[in-house]
This record gives sequence, C-alpha cells and structure tokens, in this order.
Amino acid sequence: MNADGIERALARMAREVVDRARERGGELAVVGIRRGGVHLAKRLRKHVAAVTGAEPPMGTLDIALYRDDLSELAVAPVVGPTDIRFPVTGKTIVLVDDVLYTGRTVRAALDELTDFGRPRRVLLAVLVDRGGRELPIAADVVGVQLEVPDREQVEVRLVEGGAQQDEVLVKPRGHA
Ligand SMILES: O=P(O)(O)OC[C@H]1O[C@H](OP(=O)(O)OP(=O)(O)O)[C@H](O)[C@@H]1O
Ligand SMILES: O=c1cc[nH]c(=O)[nH]1
Repeated sequence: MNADGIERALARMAREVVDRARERGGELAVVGIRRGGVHLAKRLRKHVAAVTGAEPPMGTLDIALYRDDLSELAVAPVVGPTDIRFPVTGKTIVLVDDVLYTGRTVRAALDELTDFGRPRRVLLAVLVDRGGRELPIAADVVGVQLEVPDREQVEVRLVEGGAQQDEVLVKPRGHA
C-alpha cells in the first residue's frame, strides 16, 4: 500500500468513524495505542476534522503493564506515557491501532481505557487487519483486510511531516 492508498483509506475510515459515532450519539474522542497507533490516530483525527469541522480530543495509551504475558517476560517492559486528559465517561472513543493481529493489544487497551471511566461506546479502527485473531475481537473500521500467514509481518511506516513516504509492507518475520 503506498502513500496515496493510505491517505484514501484514512479519509474513508474517518467518514465511517463519524457515521458510526453519529448512530448512537456521544461526543467523539480518539485514542491511539502506542506506538504505531499514535501516529495513525493523529492522521485519522485530521481526517475526522475535515469531515466534522473540529478536531476531536486525542489521547494515547501504553498497554505495556496490561499485557496478558506480563508475568512471563524475562525483562521489565519499557513503559511509555499513557496520556488521556479528557473525561472518558460518556464519550464515543475511537481506539486506533495500525495493525490488528491476535487481538491481545486491543484487549489490554480496553482494560486500561476502562480504568479511566466508562465510555458510552468504543469503536476500534485499524489500518490493517491481518487476520490471525486469538481473542474474540473485531475492528469496526478497517483500512485494508489481509490474510497474512504467521511467518510474515506487516509493517506500517508513517513518516511524520512527509506523508508521501508512507507505506505498508508485508515481509518475512524478523527481516529489517
Ligand atoms: O493484535 P496483536 O497481536 O496484539 O498485534 C498488534 C500490535 O502489534 C503492533 O505493536 P507492537 O507490539 O509491535 O508495538 P509497537 O506499536 O510499539 O511497534 C501493532 O502496532 C499493534 O499494536
Ligand atoms: O504483522 C504484524 C503483527 C503485529 N504487529 C505488527 O505491527 N505487525
């Protein structure tokens, strides 16, 4: 997927997010899951603003301490900032990530998000759904749906300030 394809997907995703949010009411807010989801959330938020005329509030979640394998990690996880400065209760929260795979990151993000309050509704928006779910989790808004074998990985490269270099690649796992 090249830069133009990514921008087109984000524009469509923003329209879908706004339509879905309007179905049930509740003020919209965007929350990106670190790290890749935060870059994407910033982009999606701008596209949402192009539809609604106003940028929704945005926050970030770092799910490191909410992982379901935390007790099995050999070294302590690197924890980045979680930053949600608006009231979550009653909002329609658009949880944003770049890739949806097993669903474990989203499970952890929901857990962390609900520590901040009780959203009216949570929508999940991902740029790439690569299949391979290990939990009963599905995205509401998807940029591109792929079936990627476990031996391969999806890499979403979003270049801050230089959208023309953006790309989505599928390559063998472990290759730089
Ligand atoms: O559905 P899952 O199997 O949980 O995988 C999806 C997650 O994997 C990637 O994050 P990663 O853990 O590589 O961290 P990063 O965003 O910091 O690169 C991606 O950005 C998603 O957050
Ligand atoms: O392929 C994958 C799987 C999980 N996370 C990614 O960023 N890519």
